[in-house]
Amino acid sequence: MAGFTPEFKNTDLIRKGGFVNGQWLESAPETFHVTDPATLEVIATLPDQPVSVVHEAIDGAAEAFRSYKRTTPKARSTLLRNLFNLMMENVDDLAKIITWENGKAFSEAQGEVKYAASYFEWYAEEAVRMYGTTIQPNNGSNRAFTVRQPVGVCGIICPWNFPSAMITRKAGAALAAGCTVVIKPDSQTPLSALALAYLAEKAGFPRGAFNVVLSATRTPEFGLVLCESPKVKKISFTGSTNVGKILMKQSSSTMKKLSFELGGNAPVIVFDDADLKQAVTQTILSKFRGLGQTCVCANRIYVQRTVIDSFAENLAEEVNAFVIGHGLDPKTTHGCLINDNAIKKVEAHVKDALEKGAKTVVAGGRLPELGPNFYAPTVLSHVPPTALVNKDETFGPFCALIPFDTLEEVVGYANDTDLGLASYVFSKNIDTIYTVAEALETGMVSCNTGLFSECTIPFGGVKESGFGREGSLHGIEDYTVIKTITIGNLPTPL
Ligand SMILES: NC(=O)c1ccc[n+]([C@@H]2O[C@H](COP(=O)([O-])OP(=O)(O)OC[C@H]3O[C@@H](n4cnc5c(N)ncnc54)[C@H](O)[C@@H]3O)[C@@H](O)[C@H]2O)c1
Ligand SMILES: O=CCCC(=O)O
Repeated sequence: MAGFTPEFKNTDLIRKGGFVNGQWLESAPETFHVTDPATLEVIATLPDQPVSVVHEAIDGAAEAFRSYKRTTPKARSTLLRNLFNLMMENVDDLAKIITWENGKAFSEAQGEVKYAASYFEWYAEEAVRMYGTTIQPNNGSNRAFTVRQPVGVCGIICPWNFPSAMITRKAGAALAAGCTVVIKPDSQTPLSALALAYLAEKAGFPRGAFNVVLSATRTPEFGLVLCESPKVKKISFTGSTNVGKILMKQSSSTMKKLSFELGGNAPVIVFDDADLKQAVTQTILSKFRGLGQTCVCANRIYVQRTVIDSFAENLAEEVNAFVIGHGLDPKTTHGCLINDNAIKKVEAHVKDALEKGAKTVVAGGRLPELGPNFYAPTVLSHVPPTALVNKDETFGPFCALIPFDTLEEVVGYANDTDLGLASYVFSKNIDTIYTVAEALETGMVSCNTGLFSECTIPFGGVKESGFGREGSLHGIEDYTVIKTITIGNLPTPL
């Protein structure tokens, strides 16, 4: 496919180096390429920084923390508000960067920028609401109260699927609480992180408060340094459960506070009393957000046997209307996948389901005429509950429809996994909705809608999908520690 080269209004957003202790570090003995996944054209060459740079960033962040933690909540709120405003002034440029490095359609990328910015706005408002408690201890001559204090320097490790939003919902909470941050973006999508660092500098964050370090070849070493450094007090990670387990082990030597947003395997449950058209449209929104590369994407779609064929037919009609193409092409509704491994995983799940007796509804498959990472969605129906997709997150455009008969049976299927991030239920019967929502072992249950993510709600999982909550009134808590102050031996009350 011919490349689409974006034109930027604000070319300063395109950075050429990491951002460490207030300095843009553009040179390093080694470099790595960032490519447009739609064309494999090189779009940037960045320094593949040595591990010493992570130490520099941590030192800078630790030094900045000494004064930043003493800023007033109001002052931090103003900085976050500035950053929100700057993101909103640059929505289209930031969205072009996301599309260019990640491949998602431009309209989706615009949505991501607004979603990402909303976390800075939200935390500008939450920064001033870090309340403590007052306590009357059992000892009558003591009084106690608690204050929330920032935990310290935070190491933030992010994936490529939301190059901007996965950073902002961590960094927003951290900076609101009074922490400083060292961010390691995925090397496939570092440009969005660097644009955020540029805007954070413009917003007025002090030197050392916001750092971005870069590497394509030394990611595990960067992770190890962040996890083992005694100066880093918290690791916040979004990514796979496997990497989460490595980081958790590595962090044990320093007893770090951790927040982990890990893999999902979201079930969708459609009962026969659902508004079927609504259920189809909303399932599609969930399944094909980021072309299936979202941790809360529908992975297994359980449809009551009585309606599975009409559900499949309606779904096929909507899926066949997708326009797959380069994300920067205005006609495109859905872009490409991040890389060939992502496609191979889709193919493996499709092959397995077909071998186990699934029926083809939309064949889908690779679209080599568009580029190496393009894949048209596959929809299979009557997928057996034994198929791989039931157990393993596809993270791509394979829509697996699995029949069920009873509520008890489907809740059993839904919970038969080590993961527990999001789930979806469609029914017009409030008893059904409530019973199933309570029984599902996931951190988030979305009823009669396929899109629920926003800054106002607590986002996070249970089981091996991780722990900690991002966004909402709870998000900031993860970046603070509670200190109890007791005043003792007070005189007898008057
Ligand atoms: N729960 C959530 O909020 C959420 C959000 C997005 C993605 N995810 C999950 O992430 C996975 C897809 O993303 P991915 O393939 O990029 O995940 P991944 O775990 O391979 O990578 C995530 C990040 O960790 C880095 N990384 C990899 N190995 C590392 C190591 N040893 N030390 C330190 N950093 C390391 C990567 O470079 C990347 O930046 C899926 O499982 C998806 O469900 C979860
Ligand atoms: O991929 C994970 C994050 C998706 C979301 O925030 O809705």
